[in-house]
Amino acid sequence: MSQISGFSKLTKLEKIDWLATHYLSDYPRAEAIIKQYWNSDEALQKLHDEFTENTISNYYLPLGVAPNFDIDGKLYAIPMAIEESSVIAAASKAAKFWLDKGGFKTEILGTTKVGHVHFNYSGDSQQLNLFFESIKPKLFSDTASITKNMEKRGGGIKDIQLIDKTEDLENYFQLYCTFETVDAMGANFINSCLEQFGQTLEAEARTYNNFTSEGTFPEVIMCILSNYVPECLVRAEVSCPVTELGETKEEAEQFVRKFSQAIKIAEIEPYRAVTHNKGIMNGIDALVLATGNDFRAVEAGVHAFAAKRGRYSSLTHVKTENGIFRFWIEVPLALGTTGGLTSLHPLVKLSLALLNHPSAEQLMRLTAVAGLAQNFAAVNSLVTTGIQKGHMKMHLMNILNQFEADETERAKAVDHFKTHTVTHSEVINLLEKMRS
Ligand SMILES: CC(C)(COP(=O)([O-])OP(=O)([O-])OC[C@H]1O[C@@H](n2cnc3c(N)ncnc32)[C@H](O)[C@@H]1OP(=O)([O-])[O-])[C@@H](O)C(=O)NCCC(=O)NCCSC(=O)C[C@@](C)(O)CC(=O)[O-]
Ligand SMILES: NC(=O)C1=CN([C@@H]2O[C@H](COP(=O)(O)OP(=O)(O)OC[C@H]3O[C@@H](n4cnc5c(N)ncnc54)[C@H](O)[C@@H]3O)[C@@H](O)[C@H]2O)C=CC1
Repeated sequence: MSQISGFSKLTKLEKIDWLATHYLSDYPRAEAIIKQYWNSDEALQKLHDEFTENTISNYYLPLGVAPNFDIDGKLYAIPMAIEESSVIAAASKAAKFWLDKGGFKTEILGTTKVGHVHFNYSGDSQQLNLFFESIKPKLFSDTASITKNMEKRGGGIKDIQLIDKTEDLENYFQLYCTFETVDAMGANFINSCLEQFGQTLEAEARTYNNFTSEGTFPEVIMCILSNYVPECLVRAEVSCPVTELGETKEEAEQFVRKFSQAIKIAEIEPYRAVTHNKGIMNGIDALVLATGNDFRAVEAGVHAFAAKRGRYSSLTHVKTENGIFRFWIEVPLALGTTGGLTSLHPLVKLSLALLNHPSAEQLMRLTAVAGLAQNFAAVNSLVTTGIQKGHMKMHLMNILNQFEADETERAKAVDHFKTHTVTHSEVINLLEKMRS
């Protein structure tokens, strides 16, 4: 293992050569494997190389599709980039299930995004209030060149407030700023505005008489958007008469009872809520990735939202009233259909085309539905067959590939597991029997 200075300045081939020599010398065909994943189209490969830094190769994830989603009366085939077996099958099954029951209905509850100028100030807070009110118009006018085009689209800065946080942290204040970024996720737009606010705040403070005489000035610590966006919120729902949820009245009622209890458990038990929400994120992340959005931002914001009452809880909820079963999700999603990778990555462009070029709001709706559908499928399995039956059926190919099963062995295994439950050890036993 070696240190290196100037790695970033090496060419791609030099980087690979250095890694092969210093880290992968015992790894057979390391260089060949890295190159095997290069795209033969040089321009396309260069595009991918330039998405990030120190690129040596491409990392594939499968891109699949879950068809039959009726969302607000329109049919969608949802693109999903995900490596985990049974996720796309589960989403597809849930979509098909709700297709003849009215489909999914969605509602945008807000699109406001948030950012802060975090700063220190040790003087009189009344003075700071007066100062803030006096410079507020300048905070807007100094960002006019940044916000001009966004305002033409109907977006821009919504509000700026001064918040005193000194009860939580000595000398800590913030400018709490809200934004509308239309079809962009908005991180770069918001950060540009915030950095200008920070500069204006410090520059104006230097000439503000009351600070000059007291000798206390605000000191900007940092300017950054927040990925916690509880007011950029979307709701998705399915509903149907209870009687449609089983072959008989008893079966339907038992399903609703067990399903509802499973959701209530996730509402009050954080251990369960984390797994429950992981299942929801199976659907959300897969669509977020397929559409070139920032899944780290979405993940961080969603989990903070799930803990907003001080205890981590379920993102989905259920209610049965007057014989009608309702199941819904409310989830914060700051997504973009312009900017970022959305107009660069050919498969992202294709995924957006598949969804008929949605606006950011439309993509929020579709993504919430992907999460809700995924959760419905997982909890449906959990309270009926158990998760392993369906999941392991899909995972079978991975286990067979792991043990390098040939075509005949694969066909026999698929046939065998039509009537047996797949487990890792059962697959090994079967392969051993076939091979002995
Ligand atoms: C796996 C299924 C769907 C099987 O379910 P099944 O009833 O055996 O499926 P089926 O063969 O009867 O087919 C019914 C439909 O399911 C879909 N489907 C079925 N098979 C495929 C396939 N190969 N490829 C694509 N789609 C498939 C497809 O829509 C198909 O309709 P069709 O296309 O025939 O008209 C079901 O058991 C299920 O939904 N299981 C849940 C799986 C799941 O949630 N997986 C996520 C991984 S586990 C996890 O990470 C999260 C978790 C579970 O811990 C979260 C939590 O705890 O809440
Ligand atoms: N904490 C975080 O989440 C951070 C995320 N990022 C990254 O920032 C990127 C997203 O930033 P963005 O500002 O969204 O992307 P971006 O920098 O590519 O900007 C999008 C731009 O598109 C233009 N635009 C054209 N048509 C528009 C329309 N209809 N609506 C809105 N804008 C339109 C606007 O000028 C807008 O500023 C992502 O790649 C993300 O990973 C960057 C810093 C921090």
